[in-house]
Amino acid sequence: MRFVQLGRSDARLIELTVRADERGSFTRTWCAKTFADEGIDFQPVQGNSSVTRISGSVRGMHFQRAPKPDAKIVRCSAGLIHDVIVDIRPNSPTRGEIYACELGPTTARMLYIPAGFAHGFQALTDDVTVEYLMGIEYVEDLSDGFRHDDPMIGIKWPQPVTVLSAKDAAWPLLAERGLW
Ligand SMILES: Cc1cn([C@H]2C[C@H](O)[C@@H](COP(=O)(O)OP(=O)(O)O[C@H]3O[C@H](C)C(=O)[C@H](O)[C@H]3O)O2)c(=O)[nH]c1=O
Repeated sequence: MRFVQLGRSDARLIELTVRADERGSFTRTWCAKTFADEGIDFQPVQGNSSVTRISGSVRGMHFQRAPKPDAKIVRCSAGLIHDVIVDIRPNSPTRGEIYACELGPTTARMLYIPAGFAHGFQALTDDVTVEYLMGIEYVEDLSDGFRHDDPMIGIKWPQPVTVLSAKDAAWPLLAERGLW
């Protein structure tokens, strides 16, 4: 694994080592020691998998509120996604910064998202599978988010948005919530 800093932030793009042979390939996607050696305090407590069928669909933007903000490692194991994270931590030097990258099995990379970032992605192909390792348990009452097209943040999505959950369409604007 090779860690690449995203801008000035503590978020990391992780380039994976793919060991190919005549059968196919083998890739390590988690290693406690490698993360500890990188100075990242992350211990997975839950794993999630989501399937998104239609290209252009967007999931997000989501975060879990204090006192249980969720750090996560995200990997796209089928299809291709445009992954977006936004630093929404009140006192962060990179507050408001947006980092985006394409993730998919052909890119051989995954994303470490520190606690306090919002996360979302757009499917760039049909039949996308995204796998997550979560650094804290899911607490529905702390689950929160903002609109993928909130003008306060200004995320640029590569494709027209096709499918959005009712929940994601209904997030109030950040300006209305005094969250920004
Ligand atoms: C996140 C989560 C959800 N759920 C349940 C709650 C709902 O009944 C169902 C679907 O949840 P939701 O519509 O929030 O799923 P996504 O829109 O894919 O949300 C995820 O997408 C964005 C991109 C993320 O970064 C988060 O991992 C997560 O918020 O799974 C659980 O049981 N455990 C969980 O950890």
